[in-house]
Amino acid sequence: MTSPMLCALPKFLCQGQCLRWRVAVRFNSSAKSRWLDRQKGDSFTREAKVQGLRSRAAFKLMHLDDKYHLFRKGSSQKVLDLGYAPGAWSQVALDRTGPNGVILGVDILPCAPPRGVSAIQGNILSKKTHELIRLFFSKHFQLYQEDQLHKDNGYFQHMLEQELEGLIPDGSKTGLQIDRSKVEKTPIDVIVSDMYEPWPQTTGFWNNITNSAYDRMANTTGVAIKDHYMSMDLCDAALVTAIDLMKPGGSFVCKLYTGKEDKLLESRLKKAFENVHRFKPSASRNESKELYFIGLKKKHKVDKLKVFSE
Ligand SMILES: C[S@@+](CC[C@H](N)C(=O)[O-])C[C@H]1O[C@@H](n2cnc3c(N)ncnc32)[C@H](O)[C@@H]1O
Repeated sequence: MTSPMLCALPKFLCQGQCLRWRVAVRFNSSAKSRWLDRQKGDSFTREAKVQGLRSRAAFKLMHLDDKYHLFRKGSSQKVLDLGYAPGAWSQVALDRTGPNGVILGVDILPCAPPRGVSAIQGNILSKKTHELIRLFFSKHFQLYQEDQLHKDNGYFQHMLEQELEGLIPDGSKTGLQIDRSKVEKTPIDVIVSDMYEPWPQTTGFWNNITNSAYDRMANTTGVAIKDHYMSMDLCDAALVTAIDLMKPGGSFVCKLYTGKEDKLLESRLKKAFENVHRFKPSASRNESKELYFIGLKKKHKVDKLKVFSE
């Protein structure tokens, strides 16, 4: 492990900006070692290892599915896993819809998805990400392949969000040949969102970029009110995705750190789904404020403005 002694400057001069100091601080943090100790003694963590699952979070989705029957084995359900990295929920979705299910993970951090799962690195708050999800499920392009769309447009990476809005209908701006009538507006059957803090990257990964996503993310702070409001934003983003991209009748799960606005989220969900439930799976630690909201049977006509106006 890098030692603070390697830094040429005293800490008060480099003001903690020096990478070496930051490395030392990150890896020596007592919070991290507490996290590692807790993981070692945890039966779900051990079981996840035995079953080849990427994290203990898998058991939370299993419990949710056992209770609310989100997935149908052998169906061709299209499942969107928001905040999929490192990929345990996607593994469960794949297993429980297999062999015909189609699973797409979206995460703001780069991460190789589990075998059989496709993935997009993107921010769910961006319209570009929504459009890519829609195109993927409409089979308009294959991720990871050298398709024409990618060659010509780099998956829209160079475009502004406003440009994207005008892009799809006629393709005139860029010459994109997308037949809008073949793009399903609401292709998805199930959306699950476990979005919040990135998983602690302990092995096989070295994040050595100046503008580190990890530092900019909504990491759990331990300050309940902050975690609550930040997770509320991500739940709203997941709900907007469900309203815009999910089939009527579809199912939805999102994680919230509980607090003052639980009821507000619940009332929004009730405007979009026939049945709404709260559930804390047994794999969710007692001391954690996390709670899952489940929306079943998406309503036929959902007016986004009405959902978000009180
Ligand atoms: C707790 S982890 C998810 C664990 C995952 N369910 C599993 O089973 O492996 C939360 C993830 O949400 C992602 N995330 C947070 N904000 C996001 C955003 N705005 N768009 C996409 N992903 C986001 C983080 O990068 C992180 O990987």
